[in-house]
Amino acid sequence: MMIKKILIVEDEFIVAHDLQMILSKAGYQVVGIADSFKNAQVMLQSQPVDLVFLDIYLKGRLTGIDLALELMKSEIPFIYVSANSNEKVFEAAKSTCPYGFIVKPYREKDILLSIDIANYRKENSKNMKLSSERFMHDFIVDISLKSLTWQKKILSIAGAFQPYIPFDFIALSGIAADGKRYNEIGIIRTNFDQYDLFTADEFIETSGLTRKEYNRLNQLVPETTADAIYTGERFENVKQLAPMKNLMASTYHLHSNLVKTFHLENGDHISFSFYSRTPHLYQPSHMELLNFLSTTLEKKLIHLVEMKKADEVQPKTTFANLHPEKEKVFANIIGKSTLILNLLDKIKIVAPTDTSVLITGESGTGKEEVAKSLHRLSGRSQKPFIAVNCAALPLELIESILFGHEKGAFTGALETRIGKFEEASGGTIFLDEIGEMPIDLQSKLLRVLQEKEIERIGSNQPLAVDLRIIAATNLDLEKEIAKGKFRLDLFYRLNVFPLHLPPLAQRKVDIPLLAAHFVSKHAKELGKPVQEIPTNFLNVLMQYNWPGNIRELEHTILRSILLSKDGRLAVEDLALETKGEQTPISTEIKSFEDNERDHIIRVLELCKGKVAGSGGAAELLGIPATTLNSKIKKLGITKS
Ligand SMILES: Nc1ncnc2c1ncn2[C@@H]1O[C@H](COP(=O)(O)OP(=O)(O)OP(=O)(O)O)[C@@H](O)[C@H]1O
Repeated sequence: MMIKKILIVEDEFIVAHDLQMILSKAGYQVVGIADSFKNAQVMLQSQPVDLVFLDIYLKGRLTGIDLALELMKSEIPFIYVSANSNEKVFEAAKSTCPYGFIVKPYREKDILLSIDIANYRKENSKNMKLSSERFMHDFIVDISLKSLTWQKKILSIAGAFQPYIPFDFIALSGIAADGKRYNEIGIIRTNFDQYDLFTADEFIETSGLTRKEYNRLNQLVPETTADAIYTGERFENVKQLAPMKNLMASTYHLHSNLVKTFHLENGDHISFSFYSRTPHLYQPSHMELLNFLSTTLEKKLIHLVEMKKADEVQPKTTFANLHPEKEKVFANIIGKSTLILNLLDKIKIVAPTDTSVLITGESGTGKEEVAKSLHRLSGRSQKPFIAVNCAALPLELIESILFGHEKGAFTGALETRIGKFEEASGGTIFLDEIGEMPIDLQSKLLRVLQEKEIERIGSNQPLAVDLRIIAATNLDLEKEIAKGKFRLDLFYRLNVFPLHLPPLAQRKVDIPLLAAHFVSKHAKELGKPVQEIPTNFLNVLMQYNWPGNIRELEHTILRSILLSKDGRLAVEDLALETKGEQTPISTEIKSFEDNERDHIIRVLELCKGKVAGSGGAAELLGIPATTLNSKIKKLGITKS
């Protein structure tokens, strides 16, 4: 549905009326002007609103950002219209995912353009919602037909939910028709598409409780099973009421929770309690997806319950690689740091849609690899993937290379040439270094995005093209806009689904995996077998700052293999300046638990998985092997 009814929330009378005039003249219906959070709330309750123009500073204590949080919950799109504010306020506003941001003084066309973009984004999120519903429905039906154990089935379903309803932990509980409670089950994420399933007994061991204490807590007040979302203060409150929730939250450092109960035909009730370490994560859209799937899930869960009843043996703890075929799609993206897993989840969501994606990140962080994965996971995978580096093309040729030209269009155009856009027809075009695209070409690119048509140079015949555009940049485009080098409208159009690649220095936990990957890749290619990566070699790699990111790591390893003698990698060949260099303080904010997990994994990797005994990880860490084992279990570390 297109945007029609607009609410203006603005405390400056003149600005509000100016906005109202612009909108009314363009045919939109302004349903009201509110000058405070409270007034806006009243107006929002009394009528449907498709879009809100929102000032940040309003009358009263509460700001536009507070209202934005409410609008997010009700899924009403909003665009900030604000004077240049300080960076902190700007960052807070950005975190509320606005549909646009207009800085005062604005021009009429900025306002109208922002509505066009909002329409596009609205349409896009509707398509995304439909595709997630379709995918999850088909997945649940498919998995129920496969001959797998109930544990594998439930883990597969949980894994499939991850991109749409992100979670770090799921507690599954059930009450049978006769009032008897099922044995609880927990599911925890340990890697991309890798989850551990454990029983109450195993949870008791991890949490350090006795069985008696656990039963007492469980009896006291059962886990709240009414459908609900608990974030922020609500989560803190419910933890006081439900001791089980409190225990889970403290054991796994969880900060938000969504509960959905399914009512089976046989009278049983099964609750899925999704938990996340990210505060304020769960939104009504997550619940909507579960509501949409409830009929399908209720039918399929009956079979799972029956399978489980027939097999009351202890479930096996780990199921790795639930979807090996999907793993293959990401085989080019090595890493299992939280930052990378979150990125892969996002790729999985956006890949099957036709949405344009803007990939940002420093040079050599893997932007092109991400673009290739997006293509491979899309319906266009059998069609071309054309990569164009906008910075590498000569200025005078860039237009003709992209759009093609007719014979005789300019001196030297001896014959008709099709451009990259036509070449990519049916598939994906990857525009690398988009920030370097000349400004006059940017408007032509906007036309490709909006109208899906191009014109060859020398022709005035528009040609329809069916392609997906993925762009990447290592520049800060917002700064380029301020300098007048990048078009704001193109930025908003491209930035519908941003993906950010962290620099390698922020995910050093991935270095051992990446190093192993590049050693095996290049040793084979060069025909120079390498026996192992020595610990001191890995240590130097871990200490270095990696300004050139993964590309630099790959080249460093390649050079070391070339210089290696008798299959031995030597620190001396690394030639990396780590002396006196401080390991940079990672800007990735990690929980204590994540840090502990990363540290243990690193030590285990150094000890080749050996836990106890001389040279084992426990010795290196200076703790008893039993303590380390229980930490490994608690933190969900698996051998892989
Ligand atoms: N996560 C990863 N796992 C394995 N290899 C990777 C990963 N990320 C990047 N690489 C490799 O590192 C090199 C650089 O990656 P890529 O070209 O995708 O970076 P980029 O961000 O597009 O760089 P630029 O901005 O300079 O174009 C490539 O050889 C790529 O295969």
